[in-house]
Amino acid sequence: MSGLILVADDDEDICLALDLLLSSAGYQVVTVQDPKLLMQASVQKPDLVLLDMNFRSDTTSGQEGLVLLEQLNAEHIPVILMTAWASVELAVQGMLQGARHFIQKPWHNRQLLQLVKQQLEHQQLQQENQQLKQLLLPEETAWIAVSPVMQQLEQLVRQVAATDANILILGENGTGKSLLAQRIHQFSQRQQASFIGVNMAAIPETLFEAELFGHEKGAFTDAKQRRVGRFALAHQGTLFLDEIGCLPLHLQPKLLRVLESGDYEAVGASQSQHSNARIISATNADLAQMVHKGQFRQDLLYRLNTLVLQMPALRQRKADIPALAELAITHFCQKYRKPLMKLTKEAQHQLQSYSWPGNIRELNHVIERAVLLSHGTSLDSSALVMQGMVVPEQAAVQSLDLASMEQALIRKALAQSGNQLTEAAVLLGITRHALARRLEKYQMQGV
Ligand SMILES: Nc1ncnc2c1ncn2[C@@H]1O[C@H](COP(=O)(O)OP(=O)(O)OP(=O)(O)O)[C@@H](O)[C@H]1O
Repeated sequence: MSGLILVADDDEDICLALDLLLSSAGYQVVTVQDPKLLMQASVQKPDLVLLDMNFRSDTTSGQEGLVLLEQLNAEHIPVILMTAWASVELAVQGMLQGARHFIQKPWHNRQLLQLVKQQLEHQQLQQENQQLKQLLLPEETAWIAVSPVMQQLEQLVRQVAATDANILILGENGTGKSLLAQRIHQFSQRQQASFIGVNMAAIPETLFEAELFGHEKGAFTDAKQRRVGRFALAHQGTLFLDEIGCLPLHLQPKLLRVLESGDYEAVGASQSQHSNARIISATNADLAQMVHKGQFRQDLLYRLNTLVLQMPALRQRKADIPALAELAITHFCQKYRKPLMKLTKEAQHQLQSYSWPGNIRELNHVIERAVLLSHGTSLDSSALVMQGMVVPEQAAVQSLDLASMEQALIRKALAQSGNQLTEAAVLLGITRHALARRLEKYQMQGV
């Protein structure tokens, strides 16, 4: 086992002895005899510090070792305290303040080497654990914001994230409201605490209180165990109330109370709890209109909409479409183990000409289907099937012009039959003769 060990003791002989012992065991050793130099030496980020409890420049301040310990703790540098028999109490205090261990002077070489080895191994395990945890965390979701309207929103998000104000996100379905809420949390000072999401449309009315506030064991028939509510889980963090417009009117006062005071009671509990969760809510409903119709409480709306962010529809941010499509292509090619595909120019144009009523969610579905249907490495427009998209024969239907519709249907039948009049007539449900008459009328010669 190797590592850099910093020995801090004002006794020169002790420094020398430890230097010899630890170096011969393969460690790199730095010694300091002056407390003022300890923190300077610690910038080398030692793996361990052996700190003398009585390491002090004057004889009156017995607490100097503890002060240095605190500074090393703040730098996340592990410390083993060294103490004489007389100051074991002080060493115990040091352990309580975060020292990893202590050794008594005079020490046994074998024991000291064993302890150093253990501490360094422990340190390494902790680091590996941390790395593994990071691997297990969901990858950060990519956030595409190239268009001018999204660039503006980005700026606003960074400003409002830092405040603790409640935020209401408005926007059509599938525009990315949930993702935006997570992004605000990531940029906020609460990023280390939890982001807890709850979809108001998905909670049955009878379970609303239990879900948000928790319940005690036995509070109602199905309450077999005590349950922690979302407000408690989001304490110090962010609570995202999605589809807030779906919260029934009679339940709104309960939410209003916790938003006003932070206080609430779990179902079946006699004591109040407090949550300081920051509230981000989202909806595609017109809440002002709902207030007008008496479906949503005005006072609750005021609590929720301290700041309002408008998520643009995809058709208002067409410049983002190619990047969003590419992101989805990469995702689905990986998911379905297909070679990475590239959009043809024509396909890209087609995606940008469509109005996307289902926004990014619809775009992702269209790309998923296209990836499944395509072979090779290019994804062309024929694989893109958008609902409600105006294909030539539908154009006729949309124009409500009977003659153009008839021509479009004849063209389709001729194409499908390979210009075989009898077969095309069967497809159209008319006689061959009737078809021939229409071809003449419209001066059509086949396709
Ligand atoms: N800026 C973005 N960059 C990349 N992907 C995005 C972006 N915004 C949204 N998405 C993706 O679009 C999909 C829909 O996003 P999200 O669920 O956040 O929308 P929503 O507005 O909350 O939808 P709903 O109103 O239905 O709850 C998700 O797959 C999300 O990952």
